[in-house]
Amino acid sequence: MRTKQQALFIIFGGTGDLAKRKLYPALFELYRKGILSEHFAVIGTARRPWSDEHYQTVVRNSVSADDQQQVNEFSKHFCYQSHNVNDTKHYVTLKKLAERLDQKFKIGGNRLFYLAMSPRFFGTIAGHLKSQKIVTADGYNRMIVEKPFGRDFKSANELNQAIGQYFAEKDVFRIDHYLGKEMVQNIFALRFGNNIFRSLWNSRYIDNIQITLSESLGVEERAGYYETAGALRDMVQNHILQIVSLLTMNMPASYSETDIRREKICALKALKVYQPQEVKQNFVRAQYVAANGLKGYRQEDQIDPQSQTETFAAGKIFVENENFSNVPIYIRTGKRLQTKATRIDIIFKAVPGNIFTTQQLADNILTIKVEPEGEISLQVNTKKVGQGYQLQQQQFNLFPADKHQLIPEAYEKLLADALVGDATNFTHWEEVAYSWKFVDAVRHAWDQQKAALATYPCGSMGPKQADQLLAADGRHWIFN
Ligand SMILES: NC(=O)C1=CN([C@@H]2O[C@H](COP(=O)(O)OP(=O)(O)OC[C@H]3O[C@@H](n4cnc5c(N)ncnc54)[C@H](OP(=O)(O)O)[C@@H]3O)[C@@H](O)[C@H]2O)C=CC1
Ligand SMILES: O=C1O[C@H](COP(=O)(O)O)[C@@H](O)[C@H](O)[C@H]1O
Repeated sequence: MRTKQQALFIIFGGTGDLAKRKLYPALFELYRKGILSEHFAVIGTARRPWSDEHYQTVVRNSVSADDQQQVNEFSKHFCYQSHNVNDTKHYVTLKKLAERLDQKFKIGGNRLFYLAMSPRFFGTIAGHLKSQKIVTADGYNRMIVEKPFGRDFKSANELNQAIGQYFAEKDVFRIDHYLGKEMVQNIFALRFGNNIFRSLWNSRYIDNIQITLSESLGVEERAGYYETAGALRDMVQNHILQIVSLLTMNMPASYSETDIRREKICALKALKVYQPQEVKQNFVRAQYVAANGLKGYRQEDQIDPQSQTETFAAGKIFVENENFSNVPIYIRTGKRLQTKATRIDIIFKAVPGNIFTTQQLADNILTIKVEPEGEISLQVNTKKVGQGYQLQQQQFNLFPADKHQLIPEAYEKLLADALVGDATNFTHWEEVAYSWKFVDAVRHAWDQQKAALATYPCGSMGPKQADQLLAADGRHWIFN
């Protein structure tokens, strides 16, 4: 259990969807657990003219708890400032409010600036925080920034430089909420805490890896953003490539931020960057069309009826490092698919030579289910009980030991990490940079070739082209 923390959070985008759905509930959990207690406060900022009372009601409504008294106490730590991030005058009042709350709650100068709004504002906010001296001299000053971090390498680099003028890399916490998910964090324990997996974790024993991030929801309220992003930028550049880095990085010298980041950067640097012709062979893009009573993407609110934005992307990628250079990693993600599921399947190579000549050996598959329920299982062949010698496939559940264990939300864990200055589960600039370089090559080829946009019906598992990607290699998706 972590110790009590003292901090003033200043949330830019305090009236937004992310703040209400994720940040306030996460802060409440930290309060409930005593990590935040008397010495913390939150200033929510956005343009709309809310009062403190109204803001506190919004905060209370966004958390669910049995103990209403505790929720009321929690909400008293929240104040609101109507603030346009482009208006220098507003930072003057923000500074005064921050100082007042710092004294009232005896916070000691620690500040966490959470940028939960469009990245185009990040540079101007960072500059004003410095020039208006909202950063303190007597505590830490950390900036947490949301995705998307740019829309290609060039814009991400510009953004990084804009922030970097005012905040050192060690104080910039780039959120990828998948890194806060319990089962994604479990990859480390599996790989580096068990010699049986550690020693098999290479191209000699692993045949292929499959990563699926499927969503049943459509574009929802985010048309403006999604039309300019698409599945490749929205999910592959960040969440999927982060998972790839955790699966393929070399063993770090220690479980520490510096050593882990170093190895993750190396893995992402080793991604095979495709030539345009290779993109055509190895990537599929598609868009959902009406089916099962659901609208197609082009019929959704605020979406261009001719939109070419992909809501699904699948690909075969390679990490060209010592252990993985020949292991295909199949990835796919999409909206309006059959089900919400995030899972990783590691398929091991067949036993060389089958002594059970009349029976086929099933593949050994290690499956990590990240969502909806965290689970790790291993598929093995065992003997059927009884006379003769018949084989059967069996699933061994390695996790969870306790089905009722409460798993903390990703944002709760990441905020707790940021409070203690632990950036292990945040992305370093170089990770972002190498990921964009890989994604830019795919995007560039798609744009150059006016790549075909396949379609898939809502409620399916994606276009047939994504199945063909594996079929061409004599494989199939384990998760269907
Ligand atoms: N929502 C989600 O599930 C996820 C969101 N993200 C990222 O988090 C960030 C926020 O997303 P989300 O909450 O959904 O977005 P919203 O559009 O819901 O919120 C944007 C916020 O920015 C404020 N805002 C806009 N312009 C200004 C301005 N000039 N000055 C001050 N405040 C302003 C808005 O309030 P007002 O209009 O009152 O000014 C609002 O609070 C984005 O970068 C998004 O990509 C990342 C992962 C998931
Ligand atoms: O970052 C994003 O993630 C969500 C999916 O997150 P999850 O935790 O629910 O799996 C996705 O819907 C959104 O488009 C994307 O921006």
